[in-house]
Amino acid sequence: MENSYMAAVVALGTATPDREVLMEAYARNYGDNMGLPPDQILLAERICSKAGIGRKYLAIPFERYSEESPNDFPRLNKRLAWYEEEAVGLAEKAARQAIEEWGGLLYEITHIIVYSTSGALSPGLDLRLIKRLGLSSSTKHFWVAFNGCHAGIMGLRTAAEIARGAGPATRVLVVWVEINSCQAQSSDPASSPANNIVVASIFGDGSAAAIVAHPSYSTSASSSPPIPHLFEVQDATSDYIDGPESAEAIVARVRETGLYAGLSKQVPELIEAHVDAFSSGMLEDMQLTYNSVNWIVHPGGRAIVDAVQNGCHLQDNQLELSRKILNDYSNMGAPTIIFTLKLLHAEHVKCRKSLEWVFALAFGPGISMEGMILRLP
Ligand SMILES: CC(C)(COP(=O)(O)OP(=O)(O)OC[C@H]1O[C@@H](n2cnc3c(N)ncnc32)[C@H](O)[C@@H]1OP(=O)(O)O)[C@@H](O)C(=O)NCCC(=O)NCCSC(=O)/C=C/c1ccc(O)cc1
Repeated sequence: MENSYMAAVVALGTATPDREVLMEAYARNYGDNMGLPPDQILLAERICSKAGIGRKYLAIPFERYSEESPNDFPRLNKRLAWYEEEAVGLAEKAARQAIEEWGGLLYEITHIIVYSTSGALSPGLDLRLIKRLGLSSSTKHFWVAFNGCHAGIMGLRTAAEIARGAGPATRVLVVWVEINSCQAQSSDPASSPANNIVVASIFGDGSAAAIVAHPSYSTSASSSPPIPHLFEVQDATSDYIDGPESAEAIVARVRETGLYAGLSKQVPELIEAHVDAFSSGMLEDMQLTYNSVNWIVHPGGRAIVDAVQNGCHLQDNQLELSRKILNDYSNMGAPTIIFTLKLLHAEHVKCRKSLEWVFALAFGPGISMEGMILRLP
C-alpha cells in the first residue's frame, strides 16, 4: 500500500565551531574590538541582556576584526575568504554526523542540497562536499545560496518533494551552514548602529544536516540495514506576510563592506499579527490543534519566539525547546530549526512524550513563512 506521507527524515546531524563564547562579556568584547563608542556599548549590553541567549559558537572571533588595520576594516573579499576557510569544514562535520547516524552506504546518496546565506562561492559547497565526503561523482547536486532563516524548513520540504517524486531509492542529503561571524558590522554608513548591534548580538554559527528518503525507505530493497525513521514529513506549506512594511523588514544584501543583514523593529509585531492564521490553517487541514502538536519554532530571536507565543496564545512549555536552542546556540540562521528538531527527537527517545505530531515553523526575508507538519513514528 502507498504511504500517505511525503517522505521520511532518517538522520539528523549538527555541528558548531569549537569556540564557545559566553554572553556575559559579549557586548563589551564586540564593542571594544569593533571600536564602538561607549553609548553603543551600553546599547549592546542592553540588547544582549534581553536576547535570551546564554552562549554561542563563533568561527571568527571579534579579535580577528581588530587585527585588521583601521583603514582596511574587513571588506567583502576578506569576509568571503573567512567564510571559505570555515564553512566547508563545519558543513562536513554536520554531514558526517548525519551519515554516521543513518548507517547507510555513501553511494546510496542520490542528491545533495546545500543552503547557506552568509557567504557565496562557486564551485559551491555542494560539489566541495561531494568530494570531501566521498559521495558518487554522479550525485545530483544543488547549491542554494542567500535565502535566510526559513531555509531550514524550505530545505526539508524540497528534499521531501524530491524523495517523494524520484522514487524509493532516493536518499537526499540536505546540509545547512552559516558562518554569521564573518558578517559583523560597525562601520557601514548605510546601516544604523542599532541594527548592527542587534545582528551581532543574536546571530551565531552552526551547521546541520538531514537525510531524507522516500516513504517506503524501511521496506525498500536497500543493501543498508533499515533504520527507524526519525520523522515522517506529512505536509508542508509556504506563504509570506504581504504588505509594504514586511517586504523590507528582513533583508540581506551584499555590499562592499560584506553581507548586510537588516532587521526592522517591526518584525516581531508583524509575525505576531500573522502567525495565528498561517498556523491554524495548516493544522486544521490535518485535523490537528495547537495543543495536539509539539511546537518547533525557528528561534530567530527572543522577540520572535515571544511573538509566536503571543500570536497563537501558547503556554510557556510549548516553546521551551526553541528557547533552549536559542539559549544554548543563539540564532544560527537556517540550521537552528534542525537543532531544535534533533533536540525534540532526543527528548522523545528519552521520555516518549505523549504527542506524536510536530508543527515546525520558520521565518525569513519576505517575510517568508515556512510550515511543516511531521510525525514521530
Ligand atoms: C533581543 C532583542 C534584539 C531586544 O529585545 P526586546 O525585548 O525587543 O528589547 P527592547 O524593546 O527593550 O529593545 C532593546 C533595544 O534594542 C533596540 N532594538 C530592538 N530591535 C531592534 C531592531 N530590529 N533594530 C534596531 N534596534 C532594535 C530597541 O530600540 C531598544 O533600544 P533602546 O530603547 O535604546 O534601549 C529582540 O528585539 C529580538 O529578539 N529581536 C530580533 C528579532 C528578529 O528580527 N529576528 C530575526 C528573524 S528572521 C531570521 O531569523 C533571519 C534572518 C536573516 C536575515 C538576513 C541574513 O543575512 C540572515 C538571516
